[in-house]
Amino acid sequence: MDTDGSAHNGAASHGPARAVVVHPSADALAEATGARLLLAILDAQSVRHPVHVALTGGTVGIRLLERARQTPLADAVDWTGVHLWWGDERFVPRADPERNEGQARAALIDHLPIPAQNVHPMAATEDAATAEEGAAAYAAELAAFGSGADGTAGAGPTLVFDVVLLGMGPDAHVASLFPGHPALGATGTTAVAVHDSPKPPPDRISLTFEALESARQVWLVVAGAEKSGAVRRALGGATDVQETPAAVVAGRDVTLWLLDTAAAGADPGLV
Ligand SMILES: O=C(O)[C@H](O)[C@@H](O)[C@H](O)[C@H](O)COP(=O)(O)O
Repeated sequence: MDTDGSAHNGAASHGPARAVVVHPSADALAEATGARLLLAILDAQSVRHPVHVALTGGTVGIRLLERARQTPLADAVDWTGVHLWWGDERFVPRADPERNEGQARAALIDHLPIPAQNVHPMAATEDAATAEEGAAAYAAELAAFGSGADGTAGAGPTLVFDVVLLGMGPDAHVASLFPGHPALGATGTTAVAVHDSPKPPPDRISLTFEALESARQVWLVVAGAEKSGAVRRALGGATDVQETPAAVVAGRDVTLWLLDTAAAGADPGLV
């Protein structure tokens, strides 16, 4: 029986597993996911060095970082062996409160004994003249680590994230990849510029869809009744990535949906 409940005829299934976990509230979701992230890092550290995690912006995406900071597990992690990246970022000045980086630093990163060089923010407007330039720089940084520049002998051509955290919008967007938006179809690179984002601010940098899917584990962390329609579509069989990006994005090994009851809606299949 797959973790998504589908029964198999006994044939071994080596495809990625999908699991859905529903928590009673957004705060319970944030607390549990913060602890789950630290455990996932500890698990990965038992077999791999370094460990790479991509963070997300958004309400729950930041709140889970705050809760991670508050658990004793944070002290068990060897942060010298963890690299933190971003799935997307708003292309605004570094001090702008809209920056995912700034929110993540305040919530968790600035409280950790993590080397500065292990934290990899996407460009702010001080760092690049355009979002395109910032995206190219991020793709180059990812490639440098993927090529073993981080000392990982025999690393593959691109860096493999152990965990990619994603929020989801009511339109089923993930990172800054919005339905029907040109950036959603970007291929051959790991980072892309986004303009005219339907969610302000308009200019962003995002990992590409294929970069998100390079991850061993993709976690979609979603709370709120306003997301329940997109959740139902995504988990109900939608297959068109242009219409419902969240339905298609998957980790190589695990795709985990972490919901609160409001986002899970009344669908008994999700509880
Ligand atoms: O930079 C961003 O805006 C996020 O990465 C974005 O993908 C976010 O995670 C979702 O829009 C959910 O955001 P909320 O949890 O605030 O609804």
